[in-house]
Amino acid sequence: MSKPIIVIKFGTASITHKTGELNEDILQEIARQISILHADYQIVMVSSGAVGAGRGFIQNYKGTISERKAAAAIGNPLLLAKYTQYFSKYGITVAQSLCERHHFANRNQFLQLKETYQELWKNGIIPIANENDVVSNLELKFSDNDELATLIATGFGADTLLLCTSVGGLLDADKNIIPFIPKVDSSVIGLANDDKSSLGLGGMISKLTYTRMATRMGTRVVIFGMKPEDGMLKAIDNQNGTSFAPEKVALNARQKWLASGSLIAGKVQVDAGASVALENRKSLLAVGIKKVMGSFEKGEVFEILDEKKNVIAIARARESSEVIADNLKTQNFEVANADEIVVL
Ligand SMILES: Nc1ncnc2c1ncn2[C@@H]1O[C@H](COP(=O)(O)OP(=O)(O)O)[C@@H](O)[C@H]1O
Ligand SMILES: N[C@@H](CCC(=O)OP(=O)(O)O)C(=O)O
Repeated sequence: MSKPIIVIKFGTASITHKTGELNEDILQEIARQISILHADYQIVMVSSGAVGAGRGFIQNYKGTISERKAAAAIGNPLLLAKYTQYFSKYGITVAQSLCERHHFANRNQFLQLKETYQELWKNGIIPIANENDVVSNLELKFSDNDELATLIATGFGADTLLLCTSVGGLLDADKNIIPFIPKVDSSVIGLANDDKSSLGLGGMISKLTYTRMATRMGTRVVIFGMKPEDGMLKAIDNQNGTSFAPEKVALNARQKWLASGSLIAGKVQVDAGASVALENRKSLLAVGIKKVMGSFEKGEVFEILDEKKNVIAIARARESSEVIADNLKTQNFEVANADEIVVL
């Protein structure tokens, strides 16, 4: 049996000093602890820090988008060189994987990423992913690397997603780390405010949003800090940070990808009868649709909203939004097949 997959994400605040320079002590610790986990898991690292590592080379850096892209272009090789250096102490080679959001939206391309990672794992190599900031445009980018890490974890069916944070875990109102959360609901998300580190993009709200997605797709999540000794090794044993229980799901890999990695091109609102049919895992028929919103092509993915406008499912369209809108009164007109609908 192949080893379980774990995805471990390090944000900017976790691996840089306040000034933005890389914190080499932490990088060495990351390499040491991951070298121990390497024996038992297939690992994907996701590391931010390129902008922080490169921004010192940009004159009068103010953090504009083009400056961030340029800083990432400079910082990425510096970051990788450090990881290469520290992992080599343990005889481990690392590989760079710069990803763009649209690679995840196209299932064939996503499967190619998986194939590449499998080839690397076969050779004992650890891929280190980061967003390809140099070309990512505002409309179509990952919201941050918490999202990138989550899409890799859910799309690969990872056992565990470890999200490293500078604050050690999810804190309660008294600033104590909450050790275990059985389910991420709105009261849990409400614990986080929108504070984030000066160079990062994510913060705790983003971590919790993606934690909810990952746990819904059956992946356990641990938000942890590197400050305690062996912090990562303890986190994987639920002994450090905040652990979030995975939900039991009966989704295949394709459906998990549909619900997380695909890009949502439009929406349809359905009536109460159609909502019930979807809950009972039936296909979506045009007669149950009240309204088609936005425009999508055949094969693209859309959200299904109930009468109260709550998102209740994600589906792949059998017809374009235009054709669907023209057939709302046609009997037995299938808009999405049950196999390609994920009820949330
Ligand atoms: N309830 C909370 N528990 C923990 N952190 C929180 C909470 N609410 C807001 N935060 C903020 O979220 C941020 C955690 O993310 P951090 O590790 O800094 O970012 P990144 O990994 O994205 O670089 C911190 O700035 C922290 O103050
Ligand atoms: N791609 C950017 C990081 C963007 C990002 O998501 O940052 P963070 O919120 O610190 O994980 C970089 O390498 O600096």
